[in-house]
Amino acid sequence: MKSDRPLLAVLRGERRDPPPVWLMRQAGRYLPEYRALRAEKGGFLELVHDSAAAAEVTLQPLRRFGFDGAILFSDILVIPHALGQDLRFLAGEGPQLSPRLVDTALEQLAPVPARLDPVYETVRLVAGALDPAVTFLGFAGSPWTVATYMVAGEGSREQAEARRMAYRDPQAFGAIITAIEQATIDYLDRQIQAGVHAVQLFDSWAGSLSPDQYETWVIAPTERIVKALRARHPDTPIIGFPKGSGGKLPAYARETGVDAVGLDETVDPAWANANLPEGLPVQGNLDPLALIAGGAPLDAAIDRVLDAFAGRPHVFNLGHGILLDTPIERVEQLLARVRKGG
Ligand SMILES: Cc1c2[nH]c(c1CCC(=O)O)Cc1[nH]c(c(CCC(=O)O)c1C)Cc1[nH]c(c(CCC(=O)O)c1C)Cc1[nH]c(c(C)c1CCC(=O)O)C2
Repeated sequence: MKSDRPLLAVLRGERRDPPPVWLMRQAGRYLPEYRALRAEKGGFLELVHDSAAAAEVTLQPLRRFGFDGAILFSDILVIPHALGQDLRFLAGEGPQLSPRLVDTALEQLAPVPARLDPVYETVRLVAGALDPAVTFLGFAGSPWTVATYMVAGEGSREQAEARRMAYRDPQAFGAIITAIEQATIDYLDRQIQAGVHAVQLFDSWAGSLSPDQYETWVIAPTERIVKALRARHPDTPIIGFPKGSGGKLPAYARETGVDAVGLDETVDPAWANANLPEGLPVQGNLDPLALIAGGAPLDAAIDRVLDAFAGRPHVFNLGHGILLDTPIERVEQLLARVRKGG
């Protein structure tokens, strides 16, 4: 049967006019209804672990805006948590993982895979409640990006600790990558079994690696994840989002085997269109700051993205997550512009 989900159809290689649209981090702090529920539950991780609340947060932006995609409400750092690190989100400070692998060996962690069970329950709840035209996206972080947090124990400048370990002790670092990779394959497999239609791999720090390190720690693990998932779920598209990859994007697209590539806002869409494999679906790549600015510059920036990708399957999105001070009206302006274009 032909899919009646436009976003899923585009990820499978069809072109749709206007393009389907969703926004990275579309569930979150810019929404008053999100902030209210988070306050009620006591914090971000509490929200993630309460499946009914996480399902509600997943659906909030759909009710308000009618996006074509719903993205599971969770975080990429639930994998380190399941691998045995303690995870805390301190208000205003960002995530903290302990012990950090810069000074503790991976073997000293005791994995707790049951920590992921609430996420699968969230997927089931959302899948049962979703409009039939909406595509449900699962996600995970890519091994490289997740490793940067596991090694440093927090977000770090230029991912220096992980990059240093990758040079000094590639064996130990490779073992961390392998552990994340295997947990990620199982995690995404189970999200798909629970009801997501497609998955996205967030590689937020892909841009910090030199070319040979990029091959080893971004392309190769992504390729192995894609192969393993495709063997189990040949019809479930995989979006790769290797933020900051710039000129390495064509190699990423060719070598990893992902079904679609997410582009960040620093990529010239005309260049991407000319240099990525013909017919490969792309996702992106409006500057989140243009969305905050609004007005005529926002319309012009949207049109530039739409025009550049008019000849290939395209999912309209931001180049990175929506910022927390984004006014609701700007999202409405974006949707009106994207949907009347095409
Ligand atoms: C690097 C990374 C993380 N998490 C994520 C990434 C990759 C994408 C990117 O680069 O943005 C991915 C992520 N995080 C979250 C989602 C949910 C789905 C979505 O709406 O896109 C997704 C897909 C929820 C979240 N994850 C987080 C929040 C904010 C928590 C809160 O409510 O205060 C949300 C809604 C917290 C988080 N989580 C992370 C950080 C560094 C932080 C703190 C900084 C910040 O708040 O932006 C790790």
